[in-house]
Amino acid sequence: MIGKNTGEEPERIASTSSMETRPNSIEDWPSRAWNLLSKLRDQSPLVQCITNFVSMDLMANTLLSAGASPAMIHSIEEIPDFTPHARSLCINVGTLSSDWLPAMKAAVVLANKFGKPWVLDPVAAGASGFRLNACLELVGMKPTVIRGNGSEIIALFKASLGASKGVDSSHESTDAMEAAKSLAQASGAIVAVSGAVDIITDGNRVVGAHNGVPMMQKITATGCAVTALIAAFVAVDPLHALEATASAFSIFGIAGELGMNMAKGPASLRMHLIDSLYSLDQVALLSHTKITSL
Ligand SMILES: Nc1ncnc2c1ncn2[C@@H]1O[C@H](COP(=O)(O)OP(=O)(O)OP(=O)(O)O)[C@@H](O)[C@H]1O
Ligand SMILES: Cc1ncsc1CCO
Ligand SMILES: [Mg+2]
Repeated sequence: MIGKNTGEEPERIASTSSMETRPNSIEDWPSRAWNLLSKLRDQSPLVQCITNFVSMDLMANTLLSAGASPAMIHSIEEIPDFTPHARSLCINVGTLSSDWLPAMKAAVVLANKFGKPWVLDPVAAGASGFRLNACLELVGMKPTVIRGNGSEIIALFKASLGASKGVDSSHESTDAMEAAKSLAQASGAIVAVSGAVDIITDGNRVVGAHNGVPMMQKITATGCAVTALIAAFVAVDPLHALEATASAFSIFGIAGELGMNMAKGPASLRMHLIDSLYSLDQVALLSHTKITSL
């Protein structure tokens, strides 16, 4: 059952509520991840997503199965009324066109004005000058988190068109480690690079999330979906964006691992990943979470 305390837990301090496990230290990642997921399920934060046409379905279903409330609202006319009510904002440039960019910026201005965290997914940042410039402008508007694949983070760091194939990465996440640290220092954002090991940095500290399965790369928009999940996690813990980001990655990866046990290929993994995220319980989460300092 969702959010239910279902079994044995590792050593912990007596908690303030029956749902809550309190981390013994900053390094008690499994307890931290469980607390955040429980909070997300309790609060069901409204997450506004201005995202690409490919990702809308998987992103909304990922947010719903995790316990958040997604709204794919992107019309510039609606942003003044709607954005102030969202708990966080997810901006994704995957199918960017010139008429969408003003809506993205207007939503970001309002998120910043009302102190809401927002997350940028710079899809294929190095694919064209228009896209790169748009991403760089958005980076300059102070995102809470930037989440991309290795090639995207390198393109942003170098501010140059890249040798990537398009939306897919031609780099390992670890190739982008130094770029991620520099980008975090320059932008003030938490920078997160997805891959076999997901890397999360504030420019000084670097953390790795080691969950997930390679087949997740064969489902379009899993990266977009985990970016939206990060937006939901920072909505419930905006003051600890690095920890929220690492927890979101790990939990999405665990859902992939559990889903893979039932899947026959990418299409059934997509379904089983969503189901596994929905039913993820404390025992499975605590035993599978793999987050380390790098
Ligand atoms: N080799 C791998 N092993 C385990 N998990 C992986 C691997 N590669 C990617 N993942 C996971 O798959 C998800 C998507 O990451 P990926 O780097 O493919 O994003 P992306 O390129 O932005 O995808 P998209 O643009 O299709 O949304 C992340 O949650 C990541 O942790
Ligand atoms: C395939 C694709 N093309 C533009 S956005 C997108 C979804 C994955 O990023
Ligand atoms: Mg992507």
